[in-house]
Amino acid sequence: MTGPHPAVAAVRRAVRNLLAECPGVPAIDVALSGGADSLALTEAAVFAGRRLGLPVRALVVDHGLQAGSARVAEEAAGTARKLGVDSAEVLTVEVTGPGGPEAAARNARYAALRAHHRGIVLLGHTRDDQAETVLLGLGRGSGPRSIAGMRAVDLPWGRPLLDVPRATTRDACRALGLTPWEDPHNSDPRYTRVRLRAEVLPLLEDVLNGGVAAALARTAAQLREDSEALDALAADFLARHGKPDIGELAPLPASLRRRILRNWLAAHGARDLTDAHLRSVDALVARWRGQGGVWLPGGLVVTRTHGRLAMNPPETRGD
Ligand SMILES: Nc1ncnc2c1ncn2[C@@H]1O[C@H](COP(=O)(O)OP(=O)(O)OP(=O)(O)O)[C@@H](O)[C@H]1O
Repeated sequence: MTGPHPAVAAVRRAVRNLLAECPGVPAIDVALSGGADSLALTEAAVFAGRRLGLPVRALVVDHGLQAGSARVAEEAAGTARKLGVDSAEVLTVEVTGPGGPEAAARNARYAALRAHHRGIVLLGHTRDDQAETVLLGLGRGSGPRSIAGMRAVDLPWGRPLLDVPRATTRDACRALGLTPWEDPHNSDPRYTRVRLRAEVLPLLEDVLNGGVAAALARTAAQLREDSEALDALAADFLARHGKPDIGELAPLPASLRRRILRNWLAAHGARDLTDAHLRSVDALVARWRGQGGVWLPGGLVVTRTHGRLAMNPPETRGD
């Protein structure tokens, strides 16, 4: 057979297409876990780097959470070197901080990658990861922003494989003679995502005669367009109004009003907001008369004074 295996070619094409959207990128970093997705991605990044004359580096994060994690990380870095990366580094992180161990590990990982990146950081999320994110969001009643899934380009992050099925990265690894590392978490049924992957999605594929992952990824893409349009309108409103003016906010469609409020709260340091918090702040806007306040996580309070929303204590301290 001439040319690469079709799965290898598909992964390379996806990487090439994404890089074509980011002209002028100075270097390619690949976030490599050692799993099939990021291994196939590393091979494709090396291929693209040679063509474009860009240095390619593999970054492997060792969370130190499982026995032997240092060895797994070193092995992944070694495989990347064999694949021809210019360099491969293991970043050792300490996993502490809020949330469960999964969330803390993810935060530590992204922070380490962000601190070390030199150019675009390619991540190996596939179409199946996107489908799972969308389905989880739907099942949890999330808003359009979560159901919109992950963005392919969100610099410094690049996710070239969002349209590539996971099976393709497995096939690519097999064709390249690579043995991916199997994360034991990926078969642990205590994780919601694992059960969704192993039990729910196959059932849906069966009931709907296939194509579910692709359909969910399309839903995500449509919602992303809508969500980005709302974000642009919200940013424009906030740029014009600074502190939200209740008279201007109240008549807006609820979806836009809540987006403005969410962005304004986030810009003032509000974190871990639930829909209930947002609804309470929105209710402050709906109340035309009187005063009141809404308590948010971290000791922040939103008040309405003189027809405007204000945030305490940061605003009263700062200005
Ligand atoms: N230990 C690691 N070191 C470097 N990169 C990693 C590591 N783990 C995951 N990644 C990168 O993140 C991609 C997605 O991995 P995974 O789906 O396990 O992450 P996740 O925890 O679900 O993250 P996310 O919140 O971004 O979905 C991998 O393909 C790889 O590019």
